[in-house]
Amino acid sequence: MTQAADQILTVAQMQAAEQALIDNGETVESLMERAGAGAADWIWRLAAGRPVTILCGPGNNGGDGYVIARVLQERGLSISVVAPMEPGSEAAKTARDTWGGQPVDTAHGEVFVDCLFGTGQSRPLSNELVGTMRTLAASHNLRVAVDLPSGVDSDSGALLNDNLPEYTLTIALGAWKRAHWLMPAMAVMGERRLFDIGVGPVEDAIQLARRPGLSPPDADAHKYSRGLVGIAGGDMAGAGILAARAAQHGGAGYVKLSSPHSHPDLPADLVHDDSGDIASLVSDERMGALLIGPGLGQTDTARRKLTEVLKSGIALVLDADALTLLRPEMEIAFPGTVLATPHEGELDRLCKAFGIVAEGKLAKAAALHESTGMTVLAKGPDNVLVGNEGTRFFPPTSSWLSAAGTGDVLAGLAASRMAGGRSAFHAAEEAVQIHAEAARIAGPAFSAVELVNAIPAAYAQFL
Ligand SMILES: NC(=O)C1=CN([C@@H]2O[C@H](COP(=O)(O)OP(=O)(O)OC[C@H]3O[C@@H](n4cnc5c(N)ncnc54)[C@H](OP(=O)(O)O)[C@@H]3O)[C@@H](O)[C@H]2O)[C@@H](O)CC1
Ligand SMILES: Nc1ncnc2c1ncn2[C@@H]1O[C@H](COP(=O)(O)OP(=O)(O)O)[C@@H](O)[C@H]1O
Ligand SMILES: [K+]
Repeated sequence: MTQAADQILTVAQMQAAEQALIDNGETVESLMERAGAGAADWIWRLAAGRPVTILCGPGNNGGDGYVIARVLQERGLSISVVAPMEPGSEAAKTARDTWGGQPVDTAHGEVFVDCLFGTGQSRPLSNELVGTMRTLAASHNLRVAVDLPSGVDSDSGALLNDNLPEYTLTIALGAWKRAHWLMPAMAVMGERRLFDIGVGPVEDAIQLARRPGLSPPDADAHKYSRGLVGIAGGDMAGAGILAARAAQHGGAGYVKLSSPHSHPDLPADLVHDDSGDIASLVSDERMGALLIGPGLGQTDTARRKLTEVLKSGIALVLDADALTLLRPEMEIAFPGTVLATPHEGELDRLCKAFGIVAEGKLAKAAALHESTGMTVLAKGPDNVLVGNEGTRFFPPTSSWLSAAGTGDVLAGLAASRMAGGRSAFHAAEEAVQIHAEAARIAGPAFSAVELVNAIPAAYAQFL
């Protein structure tokens, strides 16, 4: 069921949703009034009595700016409006006339409000407009983008200009847009808030991931009922151990690491099969999910292991080397129960191997899902999850995750959730958020081992 508050719309979907409201008796003016007043409330709180400068563009985003100017002025704030372009739309003209003030050439204040362009941004800004924005942004301590920062492409999250300002707060109007959750735009938005103007649920909209609701093991749980995870390791022991550790903390009752190496740091509570015999791992009927890739290597033996695992019919997480080795001719028994977790480079390699030509992370992940039937989690600073259940975006997480081994931790977590009975899609949805919470708890400059150690505390946040 689509949740209106969590839906993420394209410009076309947003326009259709606004049209549906208008067909139901609203007008562009009444929607603008509601949107502008809602944004003004947030800006009022942020400004706390300090002067506000509003940059208004020619379209309805500029119209929102004139509504904000009027509402805040009526509440007694000192407001300056900078308007390098005349209002073009009827609603924006009405909003400016109702405000009734005189724009100024430039202003210094405490809060800068960007109402230059929103979803109607159709091309890069002129150098002159970028200069105006930068000057205003630099002379105000707090910066608010209304709906979207100007210069951002709403559907792709691309920045259409260099040297755009960074914001303290971005207030999405009516619904989230894709750019609110996609890099590089996501990184300049600061805090994000959504103001509801009555937009209803839109069919097939991308959703923001739901906060996981985890539970403790059932009263009569035993180690197998909680889930048995197998990790098919290979040449590099460390990555497999990290993933196995994460799987132990991710809810599974039993984790078995199959790798032909012993390692001085092998935990005593991890079951280790040093024969590395893949046939015995996949023949274990209690196996709830199997992870292959971290530390696997790219040798012929690794390829043979992958081929066997793909045929096993066990729910799988494919990461790292397994993604590099995967080829269209390899038979996957049940692609619907397979989760692939590529980072950007692995996603590109997979697309090449599967003959996919697509632009951008979302299109690549969607095409890979379509072509293989696997659920695809395209990782990075922004995470995009595509599966039979739909598409999910995620809130930004700690940039300290950019450390070697954190992907192995995520893969182990996802396998653990799958062994516990989640679908590939929901396992990934939960794993990304447990991982993000562990990163928050681990604080700055953590290593992958410290991230693993923070998982139980992260898990507790969702109980
Ligand atoms: N519709 C509704 O019911 C509601 C909408 N709401 C608000 O409206 C916003 C969308 O409004 P919008 O569609 O008018 O687009 P907006 O972003 O203001 O810009 C369009 C104008 O900019 C121009 N332009 C574009 N790029 C340019 C460039 N680089 N350099 C120069 N010019 C450029 C473009 O010109 P054109 O491309 O036609 O030449 C056009 O004139 C939305 O984000 C939300 O804030 C809310 O009030 C709630 C109700
Ligand atoms: N700048 C960043 N901000 C937030 N998360 C990041 C960032 N860079 C990487 N990550 C996350 O860290 C993990 C890195 O995974 P991956 O690249 O596979 O690393 P490795 O193979 O070394 O384990 C992924 O979960 C990814 O989403
Ligand atoms: K804006």
